[in-house]
Amino acid sequence: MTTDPSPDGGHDGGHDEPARVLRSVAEHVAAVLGRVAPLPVQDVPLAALAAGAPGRVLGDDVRAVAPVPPFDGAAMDGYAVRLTDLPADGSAVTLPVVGDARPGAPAPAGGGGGGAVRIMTGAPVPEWADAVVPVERTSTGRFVAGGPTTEREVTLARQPRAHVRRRAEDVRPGDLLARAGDAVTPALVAVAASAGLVALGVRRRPVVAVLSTGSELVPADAGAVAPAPAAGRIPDSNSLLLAALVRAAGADAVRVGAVPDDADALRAALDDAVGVRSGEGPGPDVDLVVTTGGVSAGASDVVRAVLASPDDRLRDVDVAAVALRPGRPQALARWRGVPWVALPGSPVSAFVSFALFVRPAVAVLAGRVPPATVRRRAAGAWSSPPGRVHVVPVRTLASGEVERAEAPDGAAGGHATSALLGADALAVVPDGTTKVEAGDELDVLPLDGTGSPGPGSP
Ligand SMILES: Nc1nc2c(c(=O)[nH]1)N[C@H]1C(S)=C(S)[C@@H](COP(=O)(O)OP(=O)(O)OC[C@H]3O[C@@H](n4cnc5c(N)ncnc54)[C@H](O)[C@@H]3O)O[C@H]1N2
Ligand code: MOO
Repeated sequence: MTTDPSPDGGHDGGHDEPARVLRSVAEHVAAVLGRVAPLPVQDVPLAALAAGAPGRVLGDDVRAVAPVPPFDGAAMDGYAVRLTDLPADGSAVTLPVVGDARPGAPAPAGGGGGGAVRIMTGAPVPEWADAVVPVERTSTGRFVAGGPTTEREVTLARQPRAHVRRRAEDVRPGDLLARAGDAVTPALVAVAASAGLVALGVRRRPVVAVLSTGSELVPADAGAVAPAPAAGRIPDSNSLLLAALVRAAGADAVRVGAVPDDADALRAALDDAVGVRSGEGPGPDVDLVVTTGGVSAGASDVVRAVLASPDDRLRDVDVAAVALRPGRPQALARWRGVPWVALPGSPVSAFVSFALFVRPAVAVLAGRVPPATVRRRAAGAWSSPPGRVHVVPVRTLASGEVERAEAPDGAAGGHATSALLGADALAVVPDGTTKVEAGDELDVLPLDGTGSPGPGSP
């Protein structure tokens, strides 16, 4: 790795405005995370967890209330017997068939030893019995499904295994099944049901409102080709991008869409985003608002305009230039108390900023630990502009190394959105680096994943 020894590292050398100290990526992550906390815990029925979005996070430890299995049951179709009725040397004995045990019905009462009870897998074993001899090991040979059960006696012998699933051999009441902070998995839903639970205490799933700003935007769903956007106008891809990223991060997205570069329109859209509609009171809980665009220095930068003008609804404004490429202009605030993360509008900047700043915030809201970087070697060399952390879309090779993701036509410019198409991770190259060499170890942030099990309680 080639580094830049100039004292300009940490300053923004890449712009023609006067160089000034930029906020580090870590400081901006901390500023974002300082504004969010794990959401409250609510009891959600197991059926709703099974049917709903995956990956809910437990707010409480989960302990079994009932034993699994709940009773001693047959593990094979066959005959329930008392071992002392079968010769210890393994020779065969003929016993009268004294009853039937079926799944879903209590074991036949009485009977006692000296006989055999016809029993099907899953049926409770009679109290006096302590083993099941599989039917294929007996004179009966097999049961006919749905057929008569007429045999009056059966010849069988002691078997090496009892084929009885003992009450509570799997789970005992009070056993810890999962911890606060763990993700709800399909297996947990099933085991919890078996262990007598009907609901789990999970953190509320975060709801994130996303909206784009820019008078150049036309709704992407309107179609970019027909009708062709008027000159100078482009499809609003960012609100789709953010909504999909929010979902992938483990939250629900409310897509407000695009608003023009008009401060009052943005204020109204923010009210809409946080669920306040013309005096009707709070709407659905929104935990975070994410906007794109309008945060740089342009005359029509509407987010900056709203952040700069006094407003009762606006609090805790924090406008920052972050030592990050792409993704330098960033801002934070609260709108009607709801944390608002304002990302730059350039789609690659928005994508990178989401991965670095918003995905960790979603993880914290959900009760998870934010996704971590992993160490990967670079498969090839590339040059890196110094002065800011350079985030590079990469793809992971079968060897585990990463190579720079290139657009299908070979373009790999910092703002080529098509370079994102083949990327499965972002390489985070330190700000002093001018060249990444093949074999260099890099911090790489995988793009899938929602974070790891969290600490549970705040
Ligand atoms: N004089 C300066 N100009 C700029 C600076 C600066 O510091 N001084 N910073 C540059 C950097 S870095 C970035 S990044 C951009 C970010 O600017 P904004 O957040 O104000 O973004 P916009 O100007 O609104 O848009 C930038 C670019 O992205 C396109 N865009 C915006 N929204 C969408 C959307 N929803 N879907 C698709 N594409 C979108 C927009 O059309 C512009 O091309 O500012 C630099 N300028
Ligand atoms: O820093 Mo801007 O986000 O590169 O394009």
